[in-house]
Order: sequence, then C-alpha cells, then structure tokens
Amino acid sequence: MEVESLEKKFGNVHAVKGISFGIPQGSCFGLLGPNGAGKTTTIEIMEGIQKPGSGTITFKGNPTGQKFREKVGIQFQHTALPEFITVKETLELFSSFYPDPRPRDEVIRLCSLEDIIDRDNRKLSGGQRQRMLLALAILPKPEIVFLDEPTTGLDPQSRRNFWELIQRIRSENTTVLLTTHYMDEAQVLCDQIAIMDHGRILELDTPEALLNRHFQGAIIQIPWKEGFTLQDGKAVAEKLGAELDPQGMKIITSQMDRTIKSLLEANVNIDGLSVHKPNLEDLFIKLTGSSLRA
Ligand SMILES: Nc1ncnc2c1ncn2[C@@H]1O[C@H](COP(=O)(O)OP(=O)(O)OP(=O)(O)O)[C@@H](O)[C@H]1O
Repeated sequence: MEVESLEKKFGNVHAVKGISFGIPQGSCFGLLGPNGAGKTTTIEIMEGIQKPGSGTITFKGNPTGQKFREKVGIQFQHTALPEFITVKETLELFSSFYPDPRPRDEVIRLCSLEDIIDRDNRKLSGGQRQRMLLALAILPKPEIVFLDEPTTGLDPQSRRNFWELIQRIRSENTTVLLTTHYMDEAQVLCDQIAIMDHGRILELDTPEALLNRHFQGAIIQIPWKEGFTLQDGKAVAEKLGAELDPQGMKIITSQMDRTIKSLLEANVNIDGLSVHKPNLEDLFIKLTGSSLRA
C-alpha cells in the first residue's frame, strides 16, 4: 500500500501535513505518535472512512475504491458488539455479511476463541473483547488489516497474548497496519515504524535502523535523590554530556568505563545507577520531547 503526499485539514486544524510512506505486502507497519499527532486521521483515510484533503493512496498500484474495501479488515478503537448474543452467534452473523468468509473454525483457532465461544458478548473481559474484534476484522479474509490501538487498556499478559495473534495473522502473509501507544509493542511486532507528531512523519525505518541512527552505546540513568538533586545535576551536566529530566540524569555513552570514572571524579552519588540498551521509548522521547503515554 502506498500513501503519497497525504494531507487533511479540519477547519483550521491541520491534522495531516503531506505525509508519504509505503507498506510492503505481508509486513507489519506501525504508526506511532503522541495524542493528536494525526494517526487516526491517517489510518481512517487509508481505510476509506474519511476523504483525504489531497494526496493519493494506492493498493497494489490501483487507487483505493470499492474493490479495495473488500480486501480490508478493520479493528476500530471503539466498536460496540451486539448484546445478548454469544461469540459464536456474532461470528455467524458477521460471516453472513460476506460472500466468501473465512471458515469459522479457522477464525476461532487464529484468535484463540475456543474458551469463550458460548459466552455472551456482554460478559467478555477487555482482552477477550479485543480477540473477538480481531476475529471480526479477519472474517472477510482481508489482505490488509488495520488495527487502531488494539491493546490500549489491556493488562500486560493480555497484550502479550494479543501480540501472538497478530503474529499468527502476519505469518499468513496478511499485511498489518497498527497504531499504538506502546513502544514495546512496536518493537516486537513492527517491521517498519513511522513516528508522527503534529501531522508530520519525523522518522520512518525499521526499529533497529532508527535506534542505530540515533544512539551509539548504552544509556546510563541516575535518579534524583537526597545527596544528588537537580541542582547537583545541573552543575555537572555539561561536563559529562548529560541530559536532565524530571526523573534524573541521563548519559548516552559508548565508553562505559570512562563515563563511570568521570562520574566518580565529579563526586556524583551514583546510588541507583542503571544501564540499559536504548529502546524505542528513548527514541520517542528524544524525537517528540515527551513520553508516548504522557
Ligand atoms: N473530525 C474532526 N474535526 C476536527 N478536528 C479533528 C477531527 N478529527 C481529528 N481532529 C483533530 O486532528 C488532530 C489529529 O487527530 P487524530 O485523531 O488523527 O490524532 P491521533 O494521533 O490519532 O491521536 P490519539 O493518539 O489521541 O488517538 C487533532 O488535533 C484532532 O483534534
């Protein structure tokens, strides 16, 4: 799928400011960005739900129209499920909408619905509901599936279980476009990610390439505490090449031994020091100046 110079305004709100990207068949593409970045607007235009202000969207070289809509599976951020009917009855109902739906047993297996198949939709937990919504999205055997924040509000275990389902669907060569607020989710699932802010794409690449481009080495973090306050940090930050944030001092270094030595020489209290490999969360904060879940 190709998006070229996509632009959208709502009155004087310029939600999407001329973005372009391509999604190779069978891959998982992640659209990340803080609240109001323009992700939902972009995904809804791609789905055909909203009209673009300008720009073009093509699927396999053709403009997206009615034919394209038959190839698409959508899991919306908020979807109401029919009440007073079971998961099984819901699958039967939705299957009847499509000329050639995916066999029900296959959907049940792919989305791990075996345990809840006779349960009333009203009784589903958050994670079970998301599994059900994914099942409805893949019923028409879509070539591309759009998932708008599919795991928001789920507990960590349910999120991980849901990732497994997405990986199953991908392994069948279905293309996946995903928006998420979770960096670990993007890192695990996405072949490519685009980081959006204020309607523009700030960066687009594989997670690994993005991290290699922006960080060399590891991140040392030292928390503020009694004996090492923001004032102390300010006094040594420039000398050590450190960044200060509300939590503490952060130094990116490829020479760990030399950096630790400098910290000790500057009499920094290194209690609580931690070292980690830079991840997408660090990159996101670097690019947008805020945490994604803030
Ligand atoms: N129908 C609309 N009318 C007016 N403004 C809108 C409309 N839809 C979106 N916007 C505005 O466009 C901007 C982008 O919104 P969008 O929903 O695409 O962001 P988002 O990145 O999906 O955010 P979130 O992570 O909070 O879902 C926001 O400033 C939003 O208020």
